[in-house]
Amino acid sequence: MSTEDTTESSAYLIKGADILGRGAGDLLLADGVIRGLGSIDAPADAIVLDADGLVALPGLVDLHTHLREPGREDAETVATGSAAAAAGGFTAVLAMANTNPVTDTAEAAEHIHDLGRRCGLVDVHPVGAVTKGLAGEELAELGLMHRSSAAVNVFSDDGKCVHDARLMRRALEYVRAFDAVISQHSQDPRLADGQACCHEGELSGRLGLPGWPVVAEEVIVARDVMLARHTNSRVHVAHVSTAGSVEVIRWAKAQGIKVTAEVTPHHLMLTTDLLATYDPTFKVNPPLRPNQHVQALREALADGTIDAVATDHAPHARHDKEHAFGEAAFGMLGLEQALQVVNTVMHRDGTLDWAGVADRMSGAPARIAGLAGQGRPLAEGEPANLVLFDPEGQVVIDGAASQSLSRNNPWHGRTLHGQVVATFLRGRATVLDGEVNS
Ligand SMILES: NC(=O)N[C@@H](CC(=O)O)C(=O)O
Ligand SMILES: [Zn+2]
Ligand SMILES: [Zn+2]
Repeated sequence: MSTEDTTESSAYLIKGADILGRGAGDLLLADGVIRGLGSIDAPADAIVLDADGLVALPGLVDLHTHLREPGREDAETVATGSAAAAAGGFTAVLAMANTNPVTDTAEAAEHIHDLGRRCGLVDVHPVGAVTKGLAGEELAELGLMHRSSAAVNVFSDDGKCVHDARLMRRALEYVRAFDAVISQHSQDPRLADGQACCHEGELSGRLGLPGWPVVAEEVIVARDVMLARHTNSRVHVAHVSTAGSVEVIRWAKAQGIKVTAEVTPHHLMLTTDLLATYDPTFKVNPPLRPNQHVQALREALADGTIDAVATDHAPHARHDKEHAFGEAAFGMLGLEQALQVVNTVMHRDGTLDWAGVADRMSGAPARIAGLAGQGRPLAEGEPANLVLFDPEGQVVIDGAASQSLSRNNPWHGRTLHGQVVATFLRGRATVLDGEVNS
């Protein structure tokens, strides 16, 4: 088997989609590629889909997904996470390394890659751990993971910060040889100690919850961009959450330092105020921040300082999440609502046009992760990876309808704009009429 889809799939003629907001046109998908674009007569064997009012975007790419397999198949599996991704319009996800066992060997990476291929709903690209067992002490087999059939290009100890500057330097030097990238969970463990469960500020004080300050993120971002400059290597800042981190990244990019960054849908929309509910659904790392940070993140995503939206989809079983706020696990779901959130907070007010959305959710993440067949423009001869999205209409999110095995969905009960109608992975409809085709 190869990543290239070998299953027979029908030809599809998508009629009258708004192609990246540039106006209505038809798209003919056949043999896994976009065969025609413009005004097309239906070939006899093609399934015709009326896409009037739908926008066509390249298939979304998530730089930051937790699939939980192996080890926590009660929270998510490659199959259920892939289904959630397809339902959200994704055609590729990067699966974080904090599984059990940790993805820190070539064999472990190949195993996850193979599970993804067997599901066939999205391309699953394992992220390799930076350090063995995420212990922060010894580098993992970065080169072997890269040279394996999983072709790992992104390395991260996500969930933990690579705190040792000497190890971070060595990791950056090492991956430079094959143009891979280190994705950092920027959280100084001394400034954000074991008790910290939310943003440190006036509200955390009032609620009596121990918080962690924005500077715990910012000092690591600042250190890492200097290490990236020193090593002339690529660092990626996972889930940026503060205005100060944005300032540092903006400065670093202006110096020509090879830094990229992502922001999550939840950090673009939700604020610290939700702490007042004491609902552990809203417990996440990095924590939800006050509104001025949310505004800075939106501006940075719009002007390209932040390159990509990444979900940090972090499923947790009920018995890990349903505790008092202080004891509950960190993390929330994100794959299924990411595009709706971006439409709601970034597109509808004109901040990001559809080409901008396509860049931040598909083109840029594919480039950062070095995925050749993803994030491509919608053009003739390109792989037929795309999503059809109905941008109009309001939807009240029902967390119980999720493809995910977990229910820690921060969007449950909220009103968002738009809906994914169909997703195509190399010409195969993984989602049609909003239903996943497993
Ligand atoms: N985001 C989270 O709050 N949790 C993530 C780890 C992480 O992304 O840091 C998880 O694995 O659950
Ligand atoms: Zn993280
Ligand atoms: Zn994460």
